[in-house]
Amino acid sequence: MDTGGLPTLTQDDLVVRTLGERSFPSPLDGGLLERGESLHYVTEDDRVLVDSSLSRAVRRGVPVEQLPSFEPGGPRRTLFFDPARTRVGIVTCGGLCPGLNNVIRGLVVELYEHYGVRYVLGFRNGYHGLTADGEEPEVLTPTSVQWINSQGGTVLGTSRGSQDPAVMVETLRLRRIDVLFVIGGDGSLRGAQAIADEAEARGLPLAVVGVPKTIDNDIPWIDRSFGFQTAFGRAAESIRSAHTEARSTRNGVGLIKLMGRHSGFIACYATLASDDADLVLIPEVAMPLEGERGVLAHIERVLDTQGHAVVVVAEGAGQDLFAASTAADASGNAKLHDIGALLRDRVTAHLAASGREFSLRYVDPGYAIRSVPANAHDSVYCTRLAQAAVHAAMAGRTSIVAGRWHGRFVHLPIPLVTASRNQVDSKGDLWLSVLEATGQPVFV
Ligand SMILES: Nc1ncnc2c1ncn2[C@@H]1O[C@H](COP(=O)(O)OP(=O)(O)O)[C@@H](O)[C@H]1O
Ligand SMILES: O=P(O)(O)OC[C@H]1O[C@](O)(COP(=O)(O)O)[C@@H](O)[C@@H]1O
Repeated sequence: MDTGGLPTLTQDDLVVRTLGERSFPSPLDGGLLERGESLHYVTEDDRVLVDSSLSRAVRRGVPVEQLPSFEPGGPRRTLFFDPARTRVGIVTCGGLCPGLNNVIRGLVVELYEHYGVRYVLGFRNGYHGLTADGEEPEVLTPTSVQWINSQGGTVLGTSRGSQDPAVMVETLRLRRIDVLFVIGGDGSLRGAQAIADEAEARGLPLAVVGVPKTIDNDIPWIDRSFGFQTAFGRAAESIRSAHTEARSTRNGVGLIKLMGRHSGFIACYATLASDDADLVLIPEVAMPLEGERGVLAHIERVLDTQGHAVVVVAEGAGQDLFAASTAADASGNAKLHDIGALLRDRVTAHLAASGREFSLRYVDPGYAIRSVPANAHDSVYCTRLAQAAVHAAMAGRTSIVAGRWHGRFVHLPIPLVTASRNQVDSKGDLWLSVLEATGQPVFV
């Protein structure tokens, strides 16, 4: 994964908050292993280096504590929470992403089957479900979540909008919730941090553990977000169909708009997976339309040489081509201008003015893509993320997300993953691969 441009970390950025020192024996040995094998409980020695190239330094004898490293995910020998008494809440917030139901199912199954927790509530429609006006939460059991992984979306519902952390913590207190799992993106995780801070200020031993969700793959310090592989796989199918249409007509142009508010990962990966696109436009790279070195002239040249052209555009690309606006959605995220429609109109006008016969087909499969069930790879990943999140919470970790870094499950402080954004590095390997695969020029 291209994670170029991330800031340098110190160990202080990676310190994980824990609730304290209570010490219940983990039920995992008894629950999981019947024939005397012993489970590998995580210890401090398992720390995961932020920069794996530093493993050479460790081999040379530099103590791992002196190098920035993440706390490892996984089961602990002793727990903060007594599973038999622990009450758990789960909430999903923000936009849909393939795999949400897999994560919900994974949390419930791990809590019930491996830890013996017997009380799990699903809060409805995002953080709205934690307010006084929220719908009644749903009791979740392994039976009630048994088949949900075959469906896209989230069985709990989701929402955007702004909710008061004090009100949400009061709801959690009244329902005597000990652990809250938040499956959500950067906004939801900022909310999770606010809930954890409010609980701490009130002296409530509440564990708040996130599972990072972003179809755009824009959360930093994780190898890849769940659902992303499913999403770019589906997006590649859309590009392939648009390509088939385009090459079936004279001067056919296929224009596909994909999701990617600030980060063009879906567009880049789908392009590489289909290998059918001639031009990819992403938020991270400027795209002048006019002039010899602009997008319109390039499309014309592709039509001249090849007789058809396929253009992929991420929804956040080219926002500078519009008048500035302060419009925002209910969560405060900037509302994007419709770059797909602008390109459709400008390319149509440009080709019409050139006097050539052409046919442009515009497709916007974004919502259709993000609502599909997770593929096999993402399903595995969701289950394992959920297991890591449960291990972390039962051991009393709070204000963290469970993520995977260089193939290992780790605990990442929420402030770390909300402080920056993962974006395609315009000087990095991924973008270079896209330029090579499409043959598109560097526009500026
Ligand atoms: N800056 C913030 N501080 C606290 N809570 C936030 C913040 N931004 C968003 N939230 C909460 O998180 C929820 C989801 O945020 P949103 O940005 O819509 O999606 P995502 O979590 O996918 O980024 C919102 O309903 C809101 O309650
Ligand atoms: O669901 P909405 O409000 O139409 O928002 C669409 C946005 O949701 C996303 O799919 C995911 O965004 P979030 O991670 O903020 O939830 C973006 O790619 C897209 O810009």
